[in-house]
Amino acid sequence: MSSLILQGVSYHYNDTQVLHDLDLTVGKDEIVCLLGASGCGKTTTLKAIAGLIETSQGRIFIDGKLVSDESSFISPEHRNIGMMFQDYALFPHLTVANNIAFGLSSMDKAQKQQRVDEMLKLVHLIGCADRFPHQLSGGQQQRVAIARALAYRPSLLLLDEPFSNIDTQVRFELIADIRRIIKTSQVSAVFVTHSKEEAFAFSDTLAIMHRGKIAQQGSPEQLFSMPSSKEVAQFLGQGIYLSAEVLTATEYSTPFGLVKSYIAHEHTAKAGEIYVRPHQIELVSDNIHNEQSERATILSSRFIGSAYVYTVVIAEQEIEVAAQYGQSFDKNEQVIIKIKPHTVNFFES
Ligand SMILES: Nc1ncnc2c1ncn2[C@@H]1O[C@H](COP(=O)(O)OP(=O)(O)OP(=O)(O)O)[C@@H](O)[C@H]1O
Repeated sequence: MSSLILQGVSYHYNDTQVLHDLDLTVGKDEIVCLLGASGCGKTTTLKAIAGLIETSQGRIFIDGKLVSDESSFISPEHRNIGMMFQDYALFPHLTVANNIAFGLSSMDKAQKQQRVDEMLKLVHLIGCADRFPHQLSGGQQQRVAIARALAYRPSLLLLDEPFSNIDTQVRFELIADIRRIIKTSQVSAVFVTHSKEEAFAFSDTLAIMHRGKIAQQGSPEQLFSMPSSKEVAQFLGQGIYLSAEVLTATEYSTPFGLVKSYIAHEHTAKAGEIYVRPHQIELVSDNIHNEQSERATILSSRFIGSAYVYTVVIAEQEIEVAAQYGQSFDKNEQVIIKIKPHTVNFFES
């Protein structure tokens, strides 16, 4: 059974529609990341799930129970949800132990103590029970926040940019640790970020949001190899678009030569664009081949230890491409572009 289902959810802030007929499913014990550009509606989606706003349309189910539709609304405290929001800080005047115990009012003292001890062990903060939040590092505070959110055994955890205030140096260690904590706790989670790196490190599946809708949901590999729209491709990759003519189910003609796809596609249109990522591009010196293809221009270079990475202008778009070992190009040099065979993403125009 799915832990969370959103069906056709819409929401307006005054006159502005922010969520548009949004569908989302989160499986049992799954961590789904809502990823998308600033303002696309990620936080609003979390608020709708939490019951912090009442949606104007659609249905929300948590653990099979209807919590919101046009005629019914279950309040946040009865949705069995744990929250870890960016601005949902710890209580500064309470110790770590009392912060964690905050939501456990239905338990007696001994039960509370036992649960707090379990949570402190889980988040590796044994020995910090009597400290106050200001006596902890940012990462430790977030561990307490997750311990507090999980202490009363919610069926769903909502996390809104929980790592954005953490130093980059320790951020990915913390992400790995909080992922371990969530997996150990067997809870489903919806995580909001606008960082692709965080999303890949933290979640099982990604749901790419665009203008108040889920554009596509799937594993990072699925979304990378088969983006369903230009928005998804563009959001995930640092690629460029090349105009392309369909020659066969696996071959495309571009201004930079023939491009072959590993996978055959059925095309309804003859013309469109292919989305090409840096690792699919090879730079070739103009002196070696004298091909009848358009040239690209080397804009700048930087050395990364093993090779040079060149910023190249291809079809009026800038892209960073790593050269092969031993290759070097000059600034403003015209180079030939070879597109290596790959699983082509073709979008009709
Ligand atoms: N209380 C509000 N009143 C009016 N408009 C709002 C309110 N809160 C958010 N919005 C607008 O709704 C849209 C979606 O906001 P939301 O915070 O859900 O986006 P987001 O994807 O989480 O953005 P970010 O990544 O910047 O946090 C934005 O255009 C925002 O300006």
